Amino acid sequence: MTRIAVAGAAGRMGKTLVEAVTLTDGVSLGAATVHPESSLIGSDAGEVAGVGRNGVMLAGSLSEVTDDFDLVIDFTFPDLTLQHLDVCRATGKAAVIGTTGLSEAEKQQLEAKSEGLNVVFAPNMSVGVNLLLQILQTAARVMGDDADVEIIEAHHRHKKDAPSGTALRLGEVVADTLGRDLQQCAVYGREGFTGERPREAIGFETIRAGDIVGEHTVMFAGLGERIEISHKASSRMTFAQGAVRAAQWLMQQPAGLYDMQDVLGLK
Ligand SMILES: NC(=O)C1=CN([C@@H]2O[C@H](COP(=O)(O)OP(=O)(O)OC[C@H]3O[C@@H](n4cnc5c(N)ncnc54)[C@H](OP(=O)(O)O)[C@@H]3O)[C@@H](O)[C@H]2O)C=CC1
Ligand SMILES: O=C(O)C1=N[C@H](C(=O)O)C[C@H](O)C1
Repeated sequence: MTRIAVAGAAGRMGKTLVEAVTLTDGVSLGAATVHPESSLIGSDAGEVAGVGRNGVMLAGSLSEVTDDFDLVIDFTFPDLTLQHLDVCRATGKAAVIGTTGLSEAEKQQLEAKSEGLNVVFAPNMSVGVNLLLQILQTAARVMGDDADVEIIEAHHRHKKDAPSGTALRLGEVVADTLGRDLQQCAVYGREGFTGERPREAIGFETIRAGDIVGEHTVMFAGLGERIEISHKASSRMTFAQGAVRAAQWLMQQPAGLYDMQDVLGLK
């Protein structure tokens, strides 16, 4: 039985993760954390998640509860995720990380801190988006440099980072397949007299509205035709179930930094 800690357990994903862990055989909720100043510290994690009492009291930090878990699932904030990796290093725990919005420097820190640990890090844990990443390579190869590539993403009004981590990963896959450097060719939104579109540009458009769970479309637009490949998440449970699946998979692997393509056997 793998004992899981859910970080940020009162957040949108945190509550869904507590529910997913509760519903999955072979794993149990060992610990759950909230903000150190949260009034919820000491409350029952199951009650807060709406799945009924489970006897796991919400803690104010991960380091307080290291006796109670084998692996942490972390969908929080970049700086907090990096701190949690230090806790994992010090205590030999595994981590499944879904946090997005990391800068390039933070991603490098994450890589360095993951060395010798069992870590899965992915901006989107749904099966559908990970399949989309595969389909995209074929689409980019076939459409080639003839098509203009635009990536459109839509999320709820509370999302703090933009473009989404998923949109950036989709852009990286297209750029890699077409031999481009995303840092050089990415265009983030347009306004004013922008001039003609550079042919190699990969454009990103961001929508933030209402309660949209997460939608991504990659458009390849040529002359006379275009294709649009979309994924729409209608429930956060798809991400949470992916994270729990990643946790179960990770406990059977040698140390390494993995992504969801590894978990799903798509590489
Ligand atoms: N990889 C994937 O498949 C997915 C990734 N995500 C990513 O997950 C992240 C979280 O998203 P979401 O759940 O919507 O965000 P939320 O803001 O709802 O959740 C984050 C939670 O972390 C809590 N928190 C803040 N500081 C601490 C602390 N020191 N210790 C413990 N908890 C703390 C916050 O509490 P408080 O509000 O009190 O500060 C909040 O409840 C984002 O980066 C998002 O992009 C989301 C969905 C899918
Ligand atoms: O913040 C969210 O909600 C989501 N974030 C992830 C991202 O930034 O790609 C994944 C998902 O689309 C939901």
